[in-house]
Amino acid sequence: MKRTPHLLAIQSHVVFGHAGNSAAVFPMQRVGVNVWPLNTVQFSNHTQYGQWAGEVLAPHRIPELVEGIAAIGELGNCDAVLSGYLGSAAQGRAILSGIERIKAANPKALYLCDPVMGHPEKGCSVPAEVSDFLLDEAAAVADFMCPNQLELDSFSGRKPQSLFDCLAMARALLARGPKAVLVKHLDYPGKPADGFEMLLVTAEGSWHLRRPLLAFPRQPVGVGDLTSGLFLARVLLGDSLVAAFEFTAAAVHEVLLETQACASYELQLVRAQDRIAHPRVKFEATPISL
Ligand SMILES: Nc1ncnc2c1ncn2[C@@H]1O[C@H](COP(=O)(O)OP(=O)(O)O)[C@@H](O)[C@H]1O
Ligand SMILES: Cc1ncc(COP(=O)(O)O)c(C=O)c1O
Ligand SMILES: [Mg+2]
Repeated sequence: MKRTPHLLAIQSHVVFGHAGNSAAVFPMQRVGVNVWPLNTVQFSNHTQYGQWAGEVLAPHRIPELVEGIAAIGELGNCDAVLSGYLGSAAQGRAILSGIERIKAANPKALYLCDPVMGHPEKGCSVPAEVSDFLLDEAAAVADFMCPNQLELDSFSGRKPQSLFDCLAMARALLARGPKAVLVKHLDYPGKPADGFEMLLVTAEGSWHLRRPLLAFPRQPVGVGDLTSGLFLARVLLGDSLVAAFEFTAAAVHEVLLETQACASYELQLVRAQDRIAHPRVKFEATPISL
């Protein structure tokens, strides 16, 4: 029987609704991965509500928890680590020290870094030390990086002028070390208004994918976290990077369709669970080059 992969997911937890681990853990489990959630914050709700209660995990707790798993002899079973929103560069460095420990126990373990920087226009952004940490330190260790356009712009220090410019920016990030860069959400002058576009860039090639853009009265939160989590889960389950990319686009689209149908602000993960596991839609990734 094929072994079920294990994945350590280090990001936020919200008690109500879906963001961070609260957006990614259940979908990753639903597609067939054992998830070890390590919650960097526990908030009542995601921060786009403008108010929340809760607390942040002190950075030194992260290596402590990893060490606890090592102490029961399970760390070598960790096949991958996912990291999301970081409260500080110190928290990021604590995650990297945990990853070093995991890679020592299992050299094949993969690391996906979602370089969450928030949406400046939604009043949510991270300190400059965090974006510097992501570019200068995390990119060198990460196997996969999954920025959205704003995050890619921040890494590049500029906005793109075209789709090919986005590709050049993603390739510049790839050159810093990751095996693949997945741009979860493209935006560039001339992008067709009715589409939602993504990009996958590896040393072997690059692929572009378009799916329909859905209208929401208020943009849902946690979509990026869902995207990164499903991509890594499918890679662990044996998909090629392109297959994992196409699967992720389809499964996330299914969640958004259900969310839209329910007129819900929060992602409808439970209602969409069968379609997360078996999306009815398929979007093809097409090769693209400079
Ligand atoms: N097909 C779609 N139609 C409309 N909006 C979408 C679609 N797919 C994703 N979105 C929205 O686009 C935004 C950007 O998502 P993305 O950049 O991938 O991640 P993040 O959630 O990290 O910002 C999100 O607010 C999401 O709700
Ligand atoms: C607690 C928390 N974690 C993570 C996120 C990131 O969510 P997204 O996937 O939309 O970038 C947010 C966004 O507001 C949040 O409030
Ligand atoms: Mg995000």
